[in-house]
Amino acid sequence: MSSELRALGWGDDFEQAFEAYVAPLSSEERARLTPVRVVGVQRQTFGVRGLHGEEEARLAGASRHAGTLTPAIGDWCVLDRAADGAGRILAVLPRRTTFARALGASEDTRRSQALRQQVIAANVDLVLIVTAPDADFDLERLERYVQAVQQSGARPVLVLNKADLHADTGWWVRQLGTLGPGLEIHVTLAESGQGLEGLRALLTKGVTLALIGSSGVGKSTLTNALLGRAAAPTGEVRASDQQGRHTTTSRTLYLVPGGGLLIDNPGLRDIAVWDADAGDFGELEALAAQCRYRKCTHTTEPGCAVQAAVRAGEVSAARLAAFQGRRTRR
Ligand SMILES: Nc1nc2c(ncn2[C@@H]2O[C@H](COP(=O)(O)OP(=O)(O)OP(=O)(O)O)[C@@H](O)[C@H]2O)c(=O)[nH]1
Ligand SMILES: [Zn+2]
Repeated sequence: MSSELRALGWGDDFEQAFEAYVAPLSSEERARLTPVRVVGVQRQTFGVRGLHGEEEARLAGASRHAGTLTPAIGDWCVLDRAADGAGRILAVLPRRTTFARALGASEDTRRSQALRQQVIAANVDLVLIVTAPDADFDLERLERYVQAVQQSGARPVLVLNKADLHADTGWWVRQLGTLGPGLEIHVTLAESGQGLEGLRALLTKGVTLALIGSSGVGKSTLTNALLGRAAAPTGEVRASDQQGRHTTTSRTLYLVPGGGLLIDNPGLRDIAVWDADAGDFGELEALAAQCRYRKCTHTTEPGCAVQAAVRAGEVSAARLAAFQGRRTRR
């Protein structure tokens, strides 16, 4: 297996899926297909990287219309490299891990697809949950982050940044220790680079890392330190379209010098925001979007989709109670 692809996160599971995809095809067709990883996502185009470096790709016509193919940052795809050089994405290989959120009422008015999910990032192996020993520190919220990461299939790693704010961070570290046995905890000082060796050690070849945590805890500073750059410029994937015009796609998956990959994208950053919006009740938010009345309280209203789901046994009464409690607390 190509060492170059391995460095991009390729593995036996993806290789098998790719082989299964190309197996029924003719050798001419097969020769045009290559695996690539999505390093940037835009409305119409995708930045992808494989054995031929970085390029811009589009969805193949059929899959675009079917709406079944929605590559996310980090996905491995089957790319058709046509003779004119413009790459077309034919398929998304099965994901190892999936960071998704259920779309809530405001975002998805397509009521028939209430449980539609938006994949924020795919094939992330490790997620650094970053916090700081200041007003941001909130164990309950950190616990929700840990759960969200575990649900995605990735491994959560706790990072207490801004260690310089206190002479002794022991108390905070012990608090983090209560979030679960075996959770790795790192103490860092992103600004001066202290404690970063431990994080770099996690970034072995092909490991994909993402950072989450609320605003101001130091995610950008950590990202820049790991990537070895001063500011946080958005990378660009350069390409030319069929007419020879120059186009660009912004890149948000980076190769880390020394090994590993790092995803730095707004969707993941917003976990703090969507945590506050939907909490762990994404499926209930989605059902609520189907209620007849926009301000439905999901108690006695006619046409309440939430109550209907409770009656159908799809949602437990306890879960609904938790959902209601959560909403009134805010
Ligand atoms: N004292 C101290 N300040 C730090 C440390 N790391 C980062 N900061 C500062 O904290 C502030 C916020 O850092 P950012 O890296 O922008 O935080 P962020 O998590 O990326 O924030 P958003 O971009 O809003 O999501 C900046 O002023 C940093 O200089 C640290 O280890 N110690
Ligand atoms: Zn309702």
